[in-house]
Parts: sequence; C-alpha cells; structure tokens
Amino acid sequence: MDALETRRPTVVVDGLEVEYRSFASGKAAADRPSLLRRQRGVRVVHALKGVSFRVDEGESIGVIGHNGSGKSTLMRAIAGLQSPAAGAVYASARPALLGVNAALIPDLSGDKNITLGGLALGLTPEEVEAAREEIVEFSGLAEFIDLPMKTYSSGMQARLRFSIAMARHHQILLVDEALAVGDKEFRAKSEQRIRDMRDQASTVFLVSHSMSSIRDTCTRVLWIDHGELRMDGEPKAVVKAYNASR
Ligand SMILES: Nc1ncnc2c1ncn2[C@@H]1O[C@H](COP(=O)(O)OP(=O)(O)OP(=O)(O)O)[C@@H](O)[C@H]1O
Repeated sequence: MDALETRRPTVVVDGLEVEYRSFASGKAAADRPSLLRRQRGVRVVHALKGVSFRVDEGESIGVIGHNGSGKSTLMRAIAGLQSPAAGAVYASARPALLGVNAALIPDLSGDKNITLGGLALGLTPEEVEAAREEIVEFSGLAEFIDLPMKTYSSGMQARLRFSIAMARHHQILLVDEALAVGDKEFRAKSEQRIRDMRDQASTVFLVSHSMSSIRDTCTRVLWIDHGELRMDGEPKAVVKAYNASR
C-alpha cells in the first residue's frame, strides 16, 4: 500500500469562509441619522475567503502571515469557536486551542489556577494532583506559584498556561502565539514538547511570527494572506517566499 494511503486525516478544512460584522462608531458614523447608521455603519470583514487543506496525524503545521491576515480566525474556526459563513471544518477529535487569552482567574494564585485549568481541560482532581509537580517544574515558576496570577508578567502567565495545557495529551492542539511571550529557554523547552507531541502522532498547529520557531518545529507551513491560503508546503520554501514578500 502507498504510504500516503496509510496516513489518517485529523483535520480537513473545506472552502472555509468567515465573516465578522461590526458597527462603525466615531464622528463619521455619528453624523448620519440613526437608521442610516445602522444600515451603512455595518462593517463586514471577510476574514477567511475559501481556505481548504487537509492535515494528517503526526504533522505539525506552522501558520504564518502578516498581521490581520486571518491566522487566529482560522485557529478559532478549527476549534469550533467561530462559525463559518460558508464551508466546513472536520476534525477526528476535539481540537484544543491554547491561546495567550485562555481563561484563568488573575486574582487566584498560580497553584489554584493549575487546579482550575487542569479541571477545565477535563482532568480528574486526582489527575490534576498527579500532574501538579510537573506543571510547576515545566513552568519554572516554583517560587511564584503561591502568588496571584495578576502579579505575573505576561511571559510568566503564558508559561503557566502552556505548562497546564501540556499536562494533557491532545490529539489536535492549536497553539496561537503562546510561545512568543516566553523567554528563549522556555521557548526551546516548549518547542521540544511540541516535537514530542508530533512524534506521538498528534497534530499540532503553531501560529507564530517567529520564523525560527516555525522552521525548528513544523513539518509543513501554511501562509495565510488577506484571508486566502497563499502557499502550503515545506517550511524552508514557504518561509523563504514569505520573507521575500515582506
Ligand atoms: N471580533 C472581530 N470583529 C471584527 N473583525 C475582526 C474580529 N476579529 C478579527 N477581525 C478582523 O479579521 C481579520 C483577521 O484577523 P485575525 O485576528 O484572524 O488575524 P491574524 O492573522 O491572527 O493577525 P495577527 O498576526 O495580528 O494576530 C482582521 O482584519 C481583523 O481586523
């Protein structure tokens, strides 16, 4: 049998379109009569315009593109948090989105947030206890773990979130820029963890503006440009083309 035929698809994105509608405000909108404002003030942003690709188990997919190109929207749509205006997303398991904005409670200590985050991920209280030491160690925050999370820097908060999320095996993991805020040492550790997950046949999506993270971690790269899939291929080639376009 051909090697391609033995690979199992984990995520299929088919003609995905996403639109955001929002009301304009400010002087231009205020100058118009209210009825017109409602009609004319609606802004429609076509954030994804017919994106299609298929991902197989064991692939780690880098997602790159300029600010506002639609990368986070794509992650949210794959996670099921954003409904498509057209097209569809199919996944072999429930994708877990790890973003810098994942909800933990700032007033609670890092330690209490480990409990909260672990339970939110679907771990049992016993599994949270079993994982606690490793989470604290991976985060490198042992001396701060009893302090409220709001006293942490954004990098420290991101480290804790990433460490909690990694306590559970995910068949499909979406990482949106979480690595960018950690320091160099933590980034190297996190990238290794992502490679390990890939070796365990999980599928990882990594959104990043760091081309070195993308090259070191991913087996394939999607370049999203103005809501369209501009290039899909081998990391070195896609990163080179992207850099040349800037
Ligand atoms: N909630 C929203 N309401 C209206 N427009 C939105 C919303 N979220 C995103 N957009 C718009 O959709 C487009 C794509 O945004 P998205 O956040 O997916 O881009 P991105 O590639 O992740 O950007 P960045 O690299 O800056 O994080 C942008 O034009 C943005 O302004």
